[in-house]
Amino acid sequence: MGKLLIRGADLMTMRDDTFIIHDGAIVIEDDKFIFVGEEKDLPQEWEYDKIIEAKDQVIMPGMINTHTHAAMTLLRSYADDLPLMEWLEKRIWPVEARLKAEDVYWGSMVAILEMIKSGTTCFADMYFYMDEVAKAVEESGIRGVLSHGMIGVGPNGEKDLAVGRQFCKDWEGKADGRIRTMLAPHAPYTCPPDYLRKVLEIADELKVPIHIHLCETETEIKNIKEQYGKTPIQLVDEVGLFDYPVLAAHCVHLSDKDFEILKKAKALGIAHNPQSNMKLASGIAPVQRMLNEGLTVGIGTDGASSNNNLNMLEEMSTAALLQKVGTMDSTALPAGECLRMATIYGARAIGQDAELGTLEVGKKADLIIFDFSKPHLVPRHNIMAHTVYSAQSSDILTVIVNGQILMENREVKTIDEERVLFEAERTSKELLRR
Ligand SMILES: CSC[C@H]1O[C@@H](n2cnc3c(O)ncnc32)[C@H](O)[C@@H]1O
Ligand SMILES: [Zn+2]
Repeated sequence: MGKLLIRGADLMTMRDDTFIIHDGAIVIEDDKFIFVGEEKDLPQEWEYDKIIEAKDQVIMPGMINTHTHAAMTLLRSYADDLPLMEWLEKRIWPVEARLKAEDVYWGSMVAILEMIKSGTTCFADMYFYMDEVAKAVEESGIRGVLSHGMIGVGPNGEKDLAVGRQFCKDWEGKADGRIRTMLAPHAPYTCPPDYLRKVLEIADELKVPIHIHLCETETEIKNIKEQYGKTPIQLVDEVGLFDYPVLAAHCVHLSDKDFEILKKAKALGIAHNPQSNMKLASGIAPVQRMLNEGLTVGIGTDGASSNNNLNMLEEMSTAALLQKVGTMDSTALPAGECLRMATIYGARAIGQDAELGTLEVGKKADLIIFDFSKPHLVPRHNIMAHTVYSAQSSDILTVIVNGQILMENREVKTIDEERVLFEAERTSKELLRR
């Protein structure tokens, strides 16, 4: 691959020193940025294989969805308006028990299509039949941090340990480094301490992080306290979880003591899922306090069955609005901070901030380009606020991952869109009939 030049755009780099660059240019060679700056500073002698003219357009790093169950697109709008445990136990788990590998492939493909079209370039996924998710990531060109979900209670606990371990061995670093892996014990209420200890032994062996649901609902806190006499955070801390890199989804209900534990964790990322937390009426995560206290917080959508889409633009604006109303403080979680959560903080939460999350020379070339010549993006007082509060996914023209153009002028180049929609519809119907 030669050099790709994108010029004429405003850049939101997400770097602390030069957050916004006007009349900017970006040059990509192979999978990396080799120039990010003002167009006037481009080296004169460089020649390009392709030039994208991006006047009236805005470029930012690709968004990182830090918590998904991609194939749950198949269950979109299948079970709505329920609390978490009733939703899981009565509606979702019975159907998931009938899942086949092929379902997960098409469910993940349609999820990836939706994510690319709404500006996500990397997603952290926890589900079943993860070889299929990995294949979908490999073929589509997106980036994924993938993990086999393990349920310690019930008949598959031991098998899940073996499958999760083998998945990491098979896929870590594959697809030109776009696939990274984690181990995923589902939650403290499905993975008791002895089981978690076994997961940590594998994490020790393979040096991969842990992806887990933590402190999502009041019911979870109450049940764990009744069973063990401590909060879920205190429980998993005693098992040694926070001696390992952890990506913790939710963390909605935290005590002061929990905060102290989290602040001491070795490498913790929290995935905040505001729409899922609202829809399941789980509560409002104390995100502004987490950030104030130095915790790393990314944004996630959770699965499409509790959201009901995978749109990170919506998730950013919901995160901002929810913190404001939750704290009764309109200065809480401003737009710039939401953008960081969706990019560089998300990269930190998955342990990849050295490679992802900013437009910066030497980093992996993952970016998205917005068309700002739209009525709802005029006048251009503040491009950060526009991106969080006004932009829509249809404004995203171009998506690049690892230097490869996945979507150009809204045409996804790596996926047969019509086929994926057809197969996802077909497999979801078959799954529900099975
Ligand atoms: C073991 S694979 C993942 C497992 O998690 C379930 N799930 C989806 N959304 C949530 C959520 O918000 N909290 C807890 N568990 C969730 C999914 O259906 C799979 O069974
Ligand atoms: Zn989840």
